[in-house]
Amino acid sequence: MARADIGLIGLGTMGSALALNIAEKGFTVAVWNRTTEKTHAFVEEAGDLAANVIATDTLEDLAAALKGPRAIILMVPAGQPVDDQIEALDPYLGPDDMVIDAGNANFRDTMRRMEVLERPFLGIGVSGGEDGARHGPAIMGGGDPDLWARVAPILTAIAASFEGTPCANLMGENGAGHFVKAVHNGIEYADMQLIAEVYGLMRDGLAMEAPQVGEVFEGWNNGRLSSFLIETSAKVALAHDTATDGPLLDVIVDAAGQKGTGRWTAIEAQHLGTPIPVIEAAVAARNMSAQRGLRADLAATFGGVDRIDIPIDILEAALTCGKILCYAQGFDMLRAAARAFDWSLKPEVIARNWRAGCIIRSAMLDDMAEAFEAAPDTTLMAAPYFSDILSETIGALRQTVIAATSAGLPVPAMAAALAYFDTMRQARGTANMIQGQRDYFGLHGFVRMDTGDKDQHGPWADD
Ligand SMILES: NC(=O)C1=CN([C@@H]2O[C@H](COP(=O)(O)OP(=O)(O)OC[C@H]3O[C@@H](n4cnc5c(N)ncnc54)[C@H](OP(=O)(O)O)[C@@H]3O)[C@@H](O)[C@H]2O)C=CC1
Ligand SMILES: O=C(CO)[C@H](O)[C@H](O)COP(=O)(O)O
Repeated sequence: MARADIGLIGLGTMGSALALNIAEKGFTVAVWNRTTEKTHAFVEEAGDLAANVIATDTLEDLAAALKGPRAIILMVPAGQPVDDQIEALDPYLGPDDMVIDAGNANFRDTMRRMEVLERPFLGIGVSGGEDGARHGPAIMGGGDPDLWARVAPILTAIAASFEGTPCANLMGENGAGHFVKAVHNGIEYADMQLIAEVYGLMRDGLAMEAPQVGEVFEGWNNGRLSSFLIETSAKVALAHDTATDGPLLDVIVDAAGQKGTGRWTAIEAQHLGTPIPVIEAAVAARNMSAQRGLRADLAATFGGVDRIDIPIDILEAALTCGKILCYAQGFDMLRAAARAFDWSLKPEVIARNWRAGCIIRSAMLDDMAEAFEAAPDTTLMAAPYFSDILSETIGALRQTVIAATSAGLPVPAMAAALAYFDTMRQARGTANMIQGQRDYFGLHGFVRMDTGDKDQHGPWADD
């Protein structure tokens, strides 16, 4: 039997698409799945590509089918399944054989595995959904550069490419790849939430039907907002439901699912002390969306909302502004993580890696890559290209938030973006009051503006 170049475990949505992608690029892939019938069904459906696939029924057979030193991709649910799978594989592998977790692992799990496993281990984030995995995802690697080099020829061959440059790169050490993927997903949550809020304003504020919203999104996809998520949103809004002979969007339950990556991003931002309020608002909005019963009860108690009168191009500018602020927060968080975990994360490399293949790919990411190439340590808010767009669009964001909140229409992510902008461009903030309060009740001390003296206390009015 010809030996395979790489192994893959987990023939679900992502794993089967990745295996076909690998086979299509001329590599031989040996596959194994927990449910054996799926392995056989997968090969039967692989058509001509089956010639590059070796189906195996046991982990021993999988190991035997691979060239050494072996490399095996895991594409199974994050958490315990990854640990269980590594343990189950262990008896069949040699000390140089490498396991690559390509699922959406929590980066802390990846760091733990790298510490405790006595074998080569890489953690890679893969983005692009099923279609991306099949035809070219963005791949965010984390771990030892020598290990990355061992599989880079396969990973770069299967990845998306932007103007000839593969979107597969080593992001940094140990858990960096999975961390970058989590922040990618945090931005994904925020981008999706901002779009959903604009949809809500058009539906409830402007009384537009879903197909009209879809047409607006289609138009925006030809402009500055051009992105996979706007294109996706247009297709979702334009879809027709034959059962009701109306928009499919209108029959979808308004409760968003989530598997954890957005929440992890929000939690890690708190650990790092880095502000990502737009992403946090998006996670909270998904949580609120799940409380459908309570929302229905409170709607009955407090009544409905009003219509708004706002031009569509103002909504487009508001979305542009919110999106830039959300990306600025995501990249600032990546920089904070690089410092905290001693990773060599490079914002320009990350932005370039996200230009194609991944869910958040957008025209703007190329401009972001350029901005970071010129000034890697600068927030996007201060990069000349983006500060010009922010100056041009912040009025639209403000107008949109005012109109929405006046009418009682919820725009939590947009409002968070606006509050972030207003807070970050306020030279003299209001935390002097907080420092006074903290010193009053807890003798925590404050710093004087005039002298720079530290550990100052009162005297307060009742001292
Ligand atoms: N779907 C997406 O858009 C994306 C998903 N991901 C990540 O990729 C990973 C896989 O996701 P996806 O393909 O969507 O998931 P699916 O649910 O489609 O497939 C899961 C696969 O894992 C196997 N599996 C499940 N539990 C175990 C276990 N305990 N031990 C061994 N194998 C197991 C399943 O085998 P069986 O057939 O026996 O059930 C199946 O092959 C996840 O980490 C996910 O977060 C990353 C990017 C995008
Ligand atoms: O990683 C992904 C895209 O990049 C997956 O589709 C992930 O499942 C999305 O997250 P969630 O399920 O929480 O919406």
